[in-house]
Amino acid sequence: MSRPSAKLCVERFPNALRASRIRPALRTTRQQSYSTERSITPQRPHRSMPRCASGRMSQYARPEVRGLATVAEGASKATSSPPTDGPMREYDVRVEEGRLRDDEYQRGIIQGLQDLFEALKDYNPPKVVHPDPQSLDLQTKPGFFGSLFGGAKKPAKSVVPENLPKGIYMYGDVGCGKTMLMDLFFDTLPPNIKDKTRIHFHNFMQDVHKRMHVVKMKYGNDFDALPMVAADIAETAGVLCFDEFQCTDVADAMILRRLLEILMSHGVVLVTTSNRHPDELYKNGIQRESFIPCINLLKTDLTVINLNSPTDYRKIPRPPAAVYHHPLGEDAGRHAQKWFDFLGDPVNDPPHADTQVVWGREIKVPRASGKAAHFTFQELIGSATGAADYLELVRHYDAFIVTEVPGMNHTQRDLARRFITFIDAVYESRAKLVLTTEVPLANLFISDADMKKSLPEGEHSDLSDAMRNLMDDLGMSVQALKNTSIFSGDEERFAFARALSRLSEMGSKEWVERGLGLGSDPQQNKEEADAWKKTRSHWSEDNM
Ligand SMILES: Nc1ncnc2c1ncn2[C@@H]1O[C@H](COP(=O)(O)OP(=O)(O)OP(=O)(O)O)[C@@H](O)[C@H]1O
Repeated sequence: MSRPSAKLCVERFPNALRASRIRPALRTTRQQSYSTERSITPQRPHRSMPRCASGRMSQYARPEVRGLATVAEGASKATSSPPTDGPMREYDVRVEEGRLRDDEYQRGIIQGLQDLFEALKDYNPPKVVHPDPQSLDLQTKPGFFGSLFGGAKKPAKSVVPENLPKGIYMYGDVGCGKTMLMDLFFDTLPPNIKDKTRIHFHNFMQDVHKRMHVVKMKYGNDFDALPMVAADIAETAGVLCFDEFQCTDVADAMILRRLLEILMSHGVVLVTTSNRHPDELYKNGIQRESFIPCINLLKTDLTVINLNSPTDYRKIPRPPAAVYHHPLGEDAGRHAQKWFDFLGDPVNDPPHADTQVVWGREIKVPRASGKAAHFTFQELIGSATGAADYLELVRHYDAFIVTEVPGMNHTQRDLARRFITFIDAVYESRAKLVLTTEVPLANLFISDADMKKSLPEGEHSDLSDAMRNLMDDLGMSVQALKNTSIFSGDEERFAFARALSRLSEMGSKEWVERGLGLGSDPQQNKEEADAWKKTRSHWSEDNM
């Protein structure tokens, strides 16, 4: 087998670069508490809530587009967790062990999280009082927008208890470590916090809407379902951590303020990450003015902290693992084949066509071998595939070789969106990705011409130099993406920027080698392989 090992088996990288092991480490830790994990609404299971093999209800088990960040999610009941010293001590330990870089900006946030940890040590969430269904019948049917933001018969205002520790809303640019910090906080919560949930915000909102639907099916459309749903959630989440808080549609906007307010009125402490300041949420959204109270609530009832770290950790220079190749041509073909041989199992499982099934629909896998799948871009992204298909694929395969990826501009937005959804699925599942691309990665989602347009006046003349640098520097490309007008909205721009950032991380030696047993220390190889496999199987289980 022609393994590209010469490129991979270079020396182990210095301490800080081992940081991408942080996520598996976190998940392994959290996995220990999964045995006691339970749904955020255990009382009333319903059919739309799939169950995992273990029998526990999985609110993370849905195939969603941006809801793919489900890997590190958990809801747990800390029955006998050992005492912890909180996130600051844990951060110090990880820095000392070389698993994290010491980052003064992150320390600022950690201090805020540590203060909250101290406040939580003496905090016991009150017993949740469930509303009486009779009091929630709105009787008179409100108009559409009336119902969105309050209803004809105004529901009573929820009161946030005075002793509720103030939660945290942290925001900052992509890849600067927000999720890592929140996970650190989540993993070190004091043991008196018996119930805690960490969930991607998108998944959470989908779950809320589903629950509202179920309640309305039972009590009728005029029924004010939110207080019931919120009480159910509060019942099992004294601390609720959201990753990637955002508001992109009116259905969320219409219920968010009340939902958060009711949760807090039940004593739920909220901690959230986001790419933007509350004032920037739901920009240009329908009825945005009605969303302002939600923004005000976030600003007044949570401590808003900006992680203005200039570092995108996904882009820290790492030895190139050469998983990406451009331009297309014979070399690209050889590159793809070499990786397919390496990541697949050609001896025991020669390449063959395979089929996976999602929701009764077949997904054709033109070439599969062992745990590797090999597609052309057209085969994978060209047809009307979506998040559900990609989730199914990443559950079955550990590695993807995607060839002939074209450069995409604003006329191929749909393709670009689908490809980003696929990248998200691969990233979240910690699978491996090999690409052959028509253009350098930096130009995947933005052509030279668009780049030129997005560069400030005066820099056009030496564009070729700039372009050459940009090709080697995804960071510039991300900046350009943010400035360009070819993407229809901020959310989309962030998604594109994040995809580039993630591609950069997935191209690292660290990422590629994980779990492959290529290091010189067999014991460490085994531990790493076990941790990686655990992460992958845990991910699959949560996405069944
Ligand atoms: N101090 C650090 N040292 C080393 N690696 C780090 C550090 N902080 C974060 N990382 C790593 O950088 C990567 C990106 O971090 P993380 O996902 O937390 O960023 P983020 O701000 O949530 O990004 P996004 O907004 O795109 O979701 C992760 O692999 C994380 O483990």
